[in-house]
This record gives sequence, C-alpha cells and structure tokens, in this order.
Amino acid sequence: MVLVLRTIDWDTDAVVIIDQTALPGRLRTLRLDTVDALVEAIRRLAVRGAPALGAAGALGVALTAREHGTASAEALATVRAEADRIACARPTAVNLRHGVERALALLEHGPDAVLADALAMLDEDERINRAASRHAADLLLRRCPDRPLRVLTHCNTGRLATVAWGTALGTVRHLHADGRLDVVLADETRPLLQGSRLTAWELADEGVPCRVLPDSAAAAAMARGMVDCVVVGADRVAANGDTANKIGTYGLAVVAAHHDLPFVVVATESTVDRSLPDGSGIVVEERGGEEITHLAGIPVAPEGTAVFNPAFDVTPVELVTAVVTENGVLAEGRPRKPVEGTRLTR
Ligand SMILES: CSC[C@H]1O[C@H](OP(=O)(O)O)[C@H](O)[C@@H]1O
Repeated sequence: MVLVLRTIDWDTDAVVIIDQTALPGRLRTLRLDTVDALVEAIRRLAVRGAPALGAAGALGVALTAREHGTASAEALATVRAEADRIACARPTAVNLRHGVERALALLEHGPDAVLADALAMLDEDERINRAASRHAADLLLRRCPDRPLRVLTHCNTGRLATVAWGTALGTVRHLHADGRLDVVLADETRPLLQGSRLTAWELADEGVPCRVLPDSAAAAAMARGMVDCVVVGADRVAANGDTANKIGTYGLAVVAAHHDLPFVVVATESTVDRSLPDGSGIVVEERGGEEITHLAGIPVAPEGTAVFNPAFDVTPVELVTAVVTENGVLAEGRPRKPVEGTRLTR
C-alpha cells in the first residue's frame, strides 16, 4: 500500500511535492524553498495537473511573501515580480495564474494570511474534486445504466494532478466504489507518459482494473466496442465549454463522436476561464523537441530532427457530451444521436 501523501503540501517555509518525474519507479518528495526551485519543478512537470498547479501558484506566493515580507512598496514589488515568474511557468492551465492571483489579492493582509488561504485551498481542492467527479459519475450512470463501465482515460487526472482524489480519474474512483466500473483503458499519453507512469500507478495502488494502451490504439478500441465512455480532464475551459486538455484529447473526441460514445470533461470551476468566449484564445504550450526525439535519454530520432510538440489541444464543445464541474453540468455540446436505421447507437 502506497503511503497516501498529498501531491503538494506545505512544510516549514517550503512547498513539498511528490516528484512525479520519478514515478512509477520511486515515490519521493521534493522540498522547494525558493521560487527558482518551484518554477523549475513546474516546468519539468515534477508537479503538474491544473488543480495541483493552482495550489503551487498560491503556495509559491506564500513562499516569496514570507521571504521578502509585504511591509514596504519595495518588498511588494519584489513579491509581485516573483509571483509573475510562477504564473508564467506554464501558460495553458489557467489554475496556475488563478492560484497566484488569489494569493496576491491577500498581500495587504500580510504573509501569514496569504499562507493560511493557500492552505485552505489545499483542503478545499479534494472536496471540489469529489463533487465534480460525483456529478460526472452520476451523468455516466444515467447514460449507461445497464452494466459496469469500460472507461477510456487520457493523461493523468487523478490525485497526482490535483491535491487529492482527482477529476476525471476521480470519476473512475466513484464508479469503482459504486461497483459500476469494469475496467479503465488508460492512454499511455506520449510524450511524457502520464497515463502509463501515473494513472496506472494510482489505479494499481487501489486495485482498480486498468489496461494501458498506446494513444494510437484508442480509436481501434472504440471501433472494437471495448469502450463505453471517454472521460478526460481539462487545463482551461472557455466560457462556451471549448476545452484545452492534453494533446490527443481532440482526436479522442472526434472518434468518440463518430462512435456515439459519451465524451465527458471533468474540471473544476477554477479551470474555467470566463474571460475567453471560446477556445480560439487559449494559449497552447509548446514544449521542447527532446521530449519527442528522446525516450528516457535515449535518442529515438536522428539528431537534429525537427518536431511539433504542443502539450495540449483544444476540443470544441460541439464534440463534448458535457463539461462537468463541482457545480454540475457547465456545458453540453453533443446530444445523443437517435437510432438511425440499422446503425446501432449506445
Ligand atoms: C486534472 S487536470 C489534469 C490535466 O493536466 C494534464 O496536463 P499536464 O500533465 O501537462 O499538467 C492533462 O492535460 C490533464 O488532463
């Protein structure tokens, strides 16, 4: 049984994280007591996942506020500059900037107030995730009432992507506890393999049935009738429900629509960016080519190979059955197709 640690926490003037780059082989924590160390951990995905990044943003501001104080204009300017470095560490998950801005709003009340609110954010994250994933599980049980579900997932959306419990993978946890989960089909999720390294690790620890598949096999799995629904997370949801999520999500949505399978996005309200009317304004992070040309440090492409490595894509709401948050269904985009002639629909 794995010791259940929070993905991210606070301990005596340092942010403490599970180092997700070491999983599944080694469960180790990192103490991050400088903004430089926190920014570097965010950029190399030692800590990752939208809600976990929101917590990292808030705790990062607490860290710099305690280092520099908030009693002078000069100190406040330094804290705000350090906070902006944290907010800019990764551009797509809106939670990171939301967490930073929530903490900055409390600077006038002093460093202790900033930290107290960040710690409260940690506590409320699990409640929010459990609520959002419960709504999603109930929606799926209404859509697929007749048997335990075979759920296809993408990337990692469990407790490692949040402070605890998870969003899309939290939905799987609810279904499993309800006795309504058959198996999780977890996309390995290249290039950083969050599915095979992290999702499979989380599920193995809890005895949840899981099969890992290449991302390129997901369409065939749906075509072969191996999948009842697709459940994914989100990094930024526009006001109309368009959703930015791990690269490959858009393709899953297209294939799920083709096979008339429920495609559900599970997010938190802190992931919704209502300043964006639709997904066209979402900035998609482009990452380094070495993630494509190397695997565990071993070249898998000729030296100097050009690459295209967007970390996310944007799924239009028209392809989404429902975007679900802790408040319920935020947006619905794809009604169930009627039975057409001899074509079976689920
Ligand atoms: C519950 S948010 C998880 C979300 O974040 C992941 O991206 P990354 O691993 O790059 O932080 C992925 O898009 C997941 O769906």
